[in-house]
Amino acid sequence: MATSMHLCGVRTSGLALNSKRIEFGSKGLNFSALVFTRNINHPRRNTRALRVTCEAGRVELLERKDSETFKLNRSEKKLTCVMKFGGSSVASAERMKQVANLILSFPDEKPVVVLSAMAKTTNKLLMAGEKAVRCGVTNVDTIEELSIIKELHIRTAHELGVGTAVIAEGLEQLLKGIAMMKELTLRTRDYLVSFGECMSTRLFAAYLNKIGHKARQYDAFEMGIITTDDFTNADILEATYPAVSKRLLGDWSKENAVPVVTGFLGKGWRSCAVTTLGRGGSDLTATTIGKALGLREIQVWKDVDGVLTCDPNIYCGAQPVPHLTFDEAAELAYFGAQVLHPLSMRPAREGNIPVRVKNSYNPTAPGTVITRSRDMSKAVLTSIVLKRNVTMLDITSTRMLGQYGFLAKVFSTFEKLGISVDVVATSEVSISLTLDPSKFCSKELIQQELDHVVEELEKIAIVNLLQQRSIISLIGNVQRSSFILEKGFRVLRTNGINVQMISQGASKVNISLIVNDDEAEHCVKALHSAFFETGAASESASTYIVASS
Ligand SMILES: Nc1ncnc2c1ncn2[C@@H]1O[C@H](COP(=O)(O)OP(=O)(O)O)[C@@H](O)[C@H]1O
Ligand SMILES: N[C@@H](CC(=O)OP(=O)(O)O)C(=O)O
Repeated sequence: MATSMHLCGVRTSGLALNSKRIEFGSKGLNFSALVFTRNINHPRRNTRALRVTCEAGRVELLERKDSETFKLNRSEKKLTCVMKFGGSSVASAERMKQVANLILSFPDEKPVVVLSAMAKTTNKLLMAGEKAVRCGVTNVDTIEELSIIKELHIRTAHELGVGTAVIAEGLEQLLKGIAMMKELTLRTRDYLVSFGECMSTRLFAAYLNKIGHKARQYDAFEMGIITTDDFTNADILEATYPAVSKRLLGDWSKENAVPVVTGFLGKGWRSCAVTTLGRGGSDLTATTIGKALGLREIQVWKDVDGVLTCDPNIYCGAQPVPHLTFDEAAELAYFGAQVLHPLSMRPAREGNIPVRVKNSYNPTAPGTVITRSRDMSKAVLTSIVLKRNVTMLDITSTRMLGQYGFLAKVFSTFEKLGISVDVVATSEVSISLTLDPSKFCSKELIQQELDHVVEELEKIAIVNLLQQRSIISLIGNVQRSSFILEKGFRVLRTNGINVQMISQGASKVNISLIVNDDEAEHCVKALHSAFFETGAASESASTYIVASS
């Protein structure tokens, strides 16, 4: 019955089994191997898996299990989730240590860690860039923001007990280059802000290694995140998914070192230059990696207890929302809830990977889980979102009723000018719509661009431009729109607020109301109080609705 087999030229004997498949753990004479075997005398019996190790020719049997059991154990070694920590979560050495402890407190998780720049660093880098344009090469080292950034990162390195070599020296050189050129192009802006994420990830990976937890730092632009060349607002390209998967899984299979990846950054496919994914883009990096690797879960760790019923900066009584669908979260993010990047839900939805929004300052809070679907039977309103400083256009056709092609002409004007429209309401001869100035190409050009839009549209219509408006988006179960509108309008009437436009999008999760900027915060508070506080939160408010409808 006894048979023998050869592993890498090392003869092993005494294993009464027939080798079916061998997987090697490392190279050379010293190796470990998984041997999947079947007993040749009892071929119908379960495949067995043996973990063997060989040192200097001596093979030792470590484990022998049914291959199913073994698979379970082996899967522990697979990357399981993405953990993304935003700037507020890695704001200091103390915070980085807490984040490291938090990661280590989930021994069953093998995460890919995605980090943003340390809090406020991105804004300070941009400010330093703006100052460099004006201050002259010799004065670059007097830029206050440069000193603050350097001081923060050097102090953090000292407090973490890691070397300061990870602090990018190139930053000062770059600022001198900007000072010399006297201009800050979008491409240079992206390169400039990339220093933030490059430094935070190097510090954190060095700290994990220092405390004995093997980690490996990755710059997203060297790791396969491939984007369009739209600097400051680049879009992820499909080629990213196989590239990221190949790189991360390939490295992981060689060495189980926690990948620590820069959020927010990519590499333009034509320019090969560093690009950024728009402010808050690290969320999108996290969901992209989650989809690329087909992971079980994507966690985004913030400084709030999940997605809240409204912006806590507007109203401190905002409460966490336990469950959202990808559609609700996408709509919420698109219409201005700063908590998630507007495009971050797309990869998660495509890969059907749950996203969990958690609080790194309060890890035991349940947070918000975002999935493809949820029980909507009791849901009414989920969250109220405010987007300020939007521009509204009332466009009335100069032609008579029954003319076709009016809408097409209006929208082709926006297409031609490359301006995106947010909310639309139409009648046969008029259109009201909103434009988001933050999406215009430059703040200085906003008025110029708006004048140009009006000029173009006036060729076919009478145009009324209304600025300083806000969009209040009511995110929730639009199947109950009559109830939401009835209750919402009652609140607004009581508060003397006039709604200037209303739109219920095809998404079925959003009703948008346009009001004046100076009334908007008050509206949000009043609506929040009516929907989430009088009687109960949204879910239980539906009990009242069901009973009263
Ligand atoms: N509906 C909302 N729910 C939760 N947070 C919100 C909401 N609207 C705005 N915020 C703001 O978003 C912040 C979290 O987003 P962000 O600053 O991007 O986090 P991080 O930098 O940690 O990724 C919160 O501190 C909060 O002030
Ligand atoms: N640091 C970038 C990217 C980012 O995602 O940051 P945060 O996760 O802190 O929002 C920014 O400030 O936009």
